[in-house]
Amino acid sequence: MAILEVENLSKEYKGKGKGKGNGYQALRDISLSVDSGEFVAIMGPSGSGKTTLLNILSGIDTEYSGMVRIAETIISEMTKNELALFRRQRMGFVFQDYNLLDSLTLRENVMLPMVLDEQEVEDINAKTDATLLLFDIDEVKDKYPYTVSGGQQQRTAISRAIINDPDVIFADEPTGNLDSKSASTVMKCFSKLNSEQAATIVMVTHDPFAASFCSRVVFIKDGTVGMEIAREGTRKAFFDTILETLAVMGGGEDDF
Ligand SMILES: Nc1ncnc2c1ncn2[C@@H]1O[C@H](COP(=O)(O)OP(=O)(O)OP(=O)(O)O)[C@@H](O)[C@H]1O
Repeated sequence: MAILEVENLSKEYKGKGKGKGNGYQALRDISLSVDSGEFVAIMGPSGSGKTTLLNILSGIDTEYSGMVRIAETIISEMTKNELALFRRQRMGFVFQDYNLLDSLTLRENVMLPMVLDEQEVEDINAKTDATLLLFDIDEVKDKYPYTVSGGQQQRTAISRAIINDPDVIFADEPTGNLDSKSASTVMKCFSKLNSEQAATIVMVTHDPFAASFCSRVVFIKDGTVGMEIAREGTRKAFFDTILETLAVMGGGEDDF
């Protein structure tokens, strides 16, 4: 069953110049569906509309036409307040620059969504500690974000994103600031989350290596879905297929 469904999504950034129709059409008539438990990458050349799409799917941007549904809720019909609550309780977010609060320890950062939700203290402690263990950051849990590595910060951000059992996790270039070893560890965390907990993950990335951990890659070009490929064999084989597809789509890695 599709947990995320998009129908006829279009987005025009209003032009700064004079007259009507002076805007920029960033997305054109996109329809897309993501099944529960899928791990999907969105790739495409710079300026193709990936971040615009992710911002709409995740409820950050509400100025668009078309329908976006998550689970049973049509988020394109929600008020700002309803959407804010829905985002906090039903979505998880992972950003390129981690977005952790420097004044809180890693453990406190992870538990924050449960604290904001006023859940039981015992549940908060148990869930937080289990999640820190799952992603192998329990040994540094009492440190502050600026004193640990980028990979540890990103694993903390992933822990925070899943602590409330969201319907879907949105990740925007989660390996963008990481060296290849940390990127690999972080992608293995996403994979584990997907395979062991059936988490649904939608990730924007330029990185074919990161995308090769997914079950499907959706390629965006000029604001529309250009092509989709599904993983069939090993991660390495999928990595090669992604590279070939990028070449066919007319964008080398330099364009991404
Ligand atoms: N606030 C804005 N106002 C006007 N145009 C915008 C705005 N944000 C993005 N755009 C334009 O919309 C298009 C899509 O931008 P978007 O950031 O979604 O692309 P992207 O695929 O995420 O690019 P990148 O890979 O470089 O991050 C680009 O041409 C961009 O210049």
